[in-house]
Amino acid sequence: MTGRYSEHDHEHYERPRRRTRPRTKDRPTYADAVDARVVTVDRGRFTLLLDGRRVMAMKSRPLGRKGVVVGDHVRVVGDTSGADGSLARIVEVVERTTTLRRTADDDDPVERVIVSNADQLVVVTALADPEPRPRLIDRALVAAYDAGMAPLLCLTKADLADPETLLSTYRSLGVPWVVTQLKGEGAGDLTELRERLRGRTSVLVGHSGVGKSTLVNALVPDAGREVGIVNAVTGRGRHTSTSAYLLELPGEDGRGEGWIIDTPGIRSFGLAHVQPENLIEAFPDLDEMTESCPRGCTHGTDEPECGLDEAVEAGEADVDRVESFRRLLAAREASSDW
Ligand SMILES: Nc1nc2c(ncn2[C@@H]2O[C@H](COP(=O)(O)OP(=O)(O)OP(=O)(O)O)[C@@H](O)[C@H]2O)c(=O)[nH]1
Ligand SMILES: [Zn+2]
Repeated sequence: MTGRYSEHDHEHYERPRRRTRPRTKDRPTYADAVDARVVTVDRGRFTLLLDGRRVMAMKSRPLGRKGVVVGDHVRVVGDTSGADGSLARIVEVVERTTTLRRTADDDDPVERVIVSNADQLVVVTALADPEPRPRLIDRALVAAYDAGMAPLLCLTKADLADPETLLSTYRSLGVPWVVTQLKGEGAGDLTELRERLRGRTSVLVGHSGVGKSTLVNALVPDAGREVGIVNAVTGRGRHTSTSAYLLELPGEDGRGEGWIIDTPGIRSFGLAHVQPENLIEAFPDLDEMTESCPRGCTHGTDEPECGLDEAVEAGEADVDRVESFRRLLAAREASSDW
């Protein structure tokens, strides 16, 4: 505790508060709580997956204002039977491994966690109809790198256009990619994508019309039915969800082989919270070249004496890679559509 409270710290002078609630250390430890994972959130009600059953739950008081998001591993007490009308209580959120965040808008400094505990961000983009929008792809990549998530480009509608033009833009960044085709002749082979998804929790993002629903339904044939059941319980009564939604990927032997989180509601990535320092950490080879940068250098194009320029001049850095990194850096400040 040394050094934590200076004599100027107002907490030091704080009057003893009357304690109407138990202190943290006196709170029950919920030894009887059980583990569950948050599948979706709807108006303060959480659908959890607990031992293979769907259980409705609400937050308990001790959690206070702490958010609970899709993907969270939680501990629950109360009625965990999952029976009609039953409601369990979430008493603890297990520490998150990753958080995908957005600012509500580029001018809004409030960060919001969209989903947690995902290790891969799948950017779903159609190769045509609608035309790819590289700027949106860049912004999604920035969000992924900032969150410490591995990015994956999933290029859909391969029957309509060749992926080469788009891929040339991302090659120097080393972003992995797969193409899919779910319409037309020879449609339906998702082997490569499944391989990329196996054993991980992947968030799927993409703007309207790129074929994300088609893809989710092909990966999880039960998806529509499952979302429908939950909506029936929550009274939403629709067969689509507007909240992020966690689905287990069925494996060949019937056992789950990974998780996907569909995000039908996400139409924009505010990136105002992303710090250049966090972005460049996703590129260790470039990061290494910024050690001699002036203090506060953002490593952008107009920075004087940026180590990246020196490295390019000295032939130690790949020009395309530096330029691509700088394009991402600039995309951070672009308008927040999508
Ligand atoms: N040509 C072609 N069309 C496809 C393919 N995959 C999906 N589509 C079509 O693209 C359109 C949009 O697909 P959706 O799956 O509804 O797209 P989405 O991304 O979920 O869009 P929203 O529901 O608006 O969020 C539909 O008409 C699909 O049939 C494909 O591989 N090739
Ligand atoms: Zn720099």
